[in-house]
Amino acid sequence: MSAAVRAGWRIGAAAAALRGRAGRPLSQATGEGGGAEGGGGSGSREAVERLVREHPVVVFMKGSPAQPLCGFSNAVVQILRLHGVEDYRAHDVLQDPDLRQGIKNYSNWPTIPQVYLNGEFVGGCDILLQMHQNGDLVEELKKLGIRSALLDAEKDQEKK
Ligand SMILES: N[C@@H](CCC(=O)N[C@@H](CS)C(=O)NCC(=O)O)C(=O)O
Ligand code: FES
Repeated sequence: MSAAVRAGWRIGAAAAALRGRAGRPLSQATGEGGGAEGGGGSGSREAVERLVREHPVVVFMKGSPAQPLCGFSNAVVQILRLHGVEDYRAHDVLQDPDLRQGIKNYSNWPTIPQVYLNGEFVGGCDILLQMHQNGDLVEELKKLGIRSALLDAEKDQEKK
């Protein structure tokens, strides 16, 4: 196990705190969220909840994994790629203004990208980068039954 992964164990509590920061959704109280609420539209709490539960890894971003249209969204795609995570659900908020607002209401987080693991909001690109650096991402992926490709890369290094 690498130092980074070991460190991840120690800093596990930090990631939990970061996740805690996401809190619960703003709830139905955000009724007037720029037309993104109510009526079962794509930005409604119910619609967003369905989306985040649709796949173990769900990303709300600008553009697509094949063609990110913002550096922050691109960073998330690249970090996931480093870990060999290519199988995830991505939603392009530039295609859907209601979803763009609705996801912010849902997570109580003001920016895109947003990453959800097992239906739980994890963070944006800064948090994902931090979790990548401190080993927490490897651990969180493990909980989803996903083995990070970085662990195998590490093993190859050890053999050399
Ligand atoms: N520090 C943020 C960077 C993301 C960010 O600042 N996103 C901005 C510019 S792409 C945003 O979503 N603004 C609101 C919007 O475009 O709806 C993170 O960690 O994810
Ligand atoms: S679209 Fe301008 S910073 Fe993301």
